[in-house]
Amino acid sequence: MSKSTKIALIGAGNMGGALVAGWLRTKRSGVTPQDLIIIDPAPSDVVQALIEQYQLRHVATATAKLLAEIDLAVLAVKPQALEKTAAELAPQLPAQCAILSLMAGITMTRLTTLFGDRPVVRAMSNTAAALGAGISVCVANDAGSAIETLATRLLKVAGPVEWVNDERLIGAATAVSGSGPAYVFLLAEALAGAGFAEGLPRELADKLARQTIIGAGALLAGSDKTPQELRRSVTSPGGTTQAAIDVLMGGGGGLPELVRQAVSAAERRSRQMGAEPPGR
Ligand SMILES: NC(=O)C1=CN([C@@H]2O[C@H](COP(=O)(O)OP(=O)(O)OC[C@H]3O[C@@H](n4cnc5c(N)ncnc54)[C@H](OP(=O)(O)O)[C@@H]3O)[C@@H](O)[C@H]2O)C=CC1
Ligand SMILES: O=C(O)[C@@H]1CCC=N1
Repeated sequence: MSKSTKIALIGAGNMGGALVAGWLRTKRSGVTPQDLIIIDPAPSDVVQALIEQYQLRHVATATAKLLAEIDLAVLAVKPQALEKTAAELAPQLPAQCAILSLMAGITMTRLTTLFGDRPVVRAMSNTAAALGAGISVCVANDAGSAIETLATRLLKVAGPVEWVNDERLIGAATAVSGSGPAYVFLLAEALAGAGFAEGLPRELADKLARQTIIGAGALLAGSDKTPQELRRSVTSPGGTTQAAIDVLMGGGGGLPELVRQAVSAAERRSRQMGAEPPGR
């Protein structure tokens, strides 16, 4: 496909909005405002602002006339909205139109059942995509290999892009990096709460927790050391960190075991979502 690929974004919320913002911000995405159609009855505030800033075409529901020129439909609705979205969209999508699905759990088989045999790429990103600090893991069906270069270019604005051959790994990636930011935000909440419980003023506890996670992220980003090495560099023998780590690593496997179980639950849920009948 050429640089002037016409793209319809179906669902302009957190995830769709993060990608569109990146496309319009970054020239190397190859996406111009004229290439884009936003399809969503109620786009997020971020996308609404982009629609106004770039004079993007926007409709609540797709029409056959509008979709006739589309080369790529980017699916970014919630899995629960998929059946309704497919009923509106599938009969009108041109035969040559490819699909890039950002949806968790929804398998290639389900996508081709709903939308017909066509090139499909499934990608799992995360909301840090909005800052170009996400990461995407992708898989293509046989026909989808024709749009791998295009998908990589579009997703690269969101952060690194990895490809796998085994679709089942998308569920594992969803559980690690798709949902992962929420685990880190929970840690920030818990750290702030613990600081408050130790007597810090609420605002200072929140600030310390937030900046600590930002700083730790910056160290991960800027260092060649492994997370384990970085942790050890904070942990003086017999010191305060060691006392805390003993608690976090203790009792029944501690935090690593809890994270293992959490990621396993997310992966399992992703498989259930793929198997669920419409509307669940
Ligand atoms: N949020 C995240 O961290 C991540 C999300 N994902 C995946 O991205 C997808 C979207 O998630 P997220 O962005 O959080 O969801 P949002 O609810 O923020 O965005 C979805 C948007 O789609 C709109 N919508 C619903 N039905 C239709 C329709 N028939 N046609 C067009 N638009 C429609 C919604 O409108 P309304 O609100 O009015 O229903 C909403 O604006 C999901 O499938 C999720 O699995 C993947 C990785 C990370
Ligand atoms: O919670 C979810 O289902 C989506 C997929 C990954 C992050 N959010």
